[in-house]
Amino acid sequence: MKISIGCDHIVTEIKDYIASYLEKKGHEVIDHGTYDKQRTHYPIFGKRAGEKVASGEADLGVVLCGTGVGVTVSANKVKGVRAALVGDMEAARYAKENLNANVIAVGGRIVGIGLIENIIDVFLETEYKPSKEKEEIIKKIDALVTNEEQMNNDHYFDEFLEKWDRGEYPKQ
Ligand SMILES: O=C(CO)[C@@H](O)[C@@H](O)[C@H](O)COP(=O)(O)O
Repeated sequence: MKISIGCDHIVTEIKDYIASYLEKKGHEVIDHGTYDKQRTHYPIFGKRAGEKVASGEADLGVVLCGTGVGVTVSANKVKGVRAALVGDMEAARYAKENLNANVIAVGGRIVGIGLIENIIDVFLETEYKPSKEKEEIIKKIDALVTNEEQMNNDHYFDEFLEKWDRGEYPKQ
């Protein structure tokens, strides 16, 4: 697979380690930096890594910052990106299986390196399991980025809440 990867200066060495880890497993890594410890801004790298996934140049993305929060928020502002910030393997599996997440994010200062490896392995190996409901909700979530009409609309997701109330969502 082609993996787009990015980080801020807080976790450069972890990103470098993960890039090598992925390459050793036979993946092609597109490394968007940052490349050293010089202070920089996490949204730059969340955006860059996310854009390569959204454009189809990469299959999936991995983004890291100290907490994982900043890169996740910025990657998620790229149209077509569904970035999941996780700290365990189960959340990584869930993100791919149910939301077809295309970027996985971790806090390099929060999660140990062994667990980061496991999280990435699970994320890459898990298949999205499509269903009509998942497709509908993913489509609607994706449209949030371009659909300004939904701003300040507290009822944007009402149709899904109503389906839930009617018991129309099968248990995962
Ligand atoms: O988690 C994050 C961002 O969500 C961190 O990577 C980030 O806040 C860095 O700590 C910023 O670096 P600095 O300004 O040098 O402290």
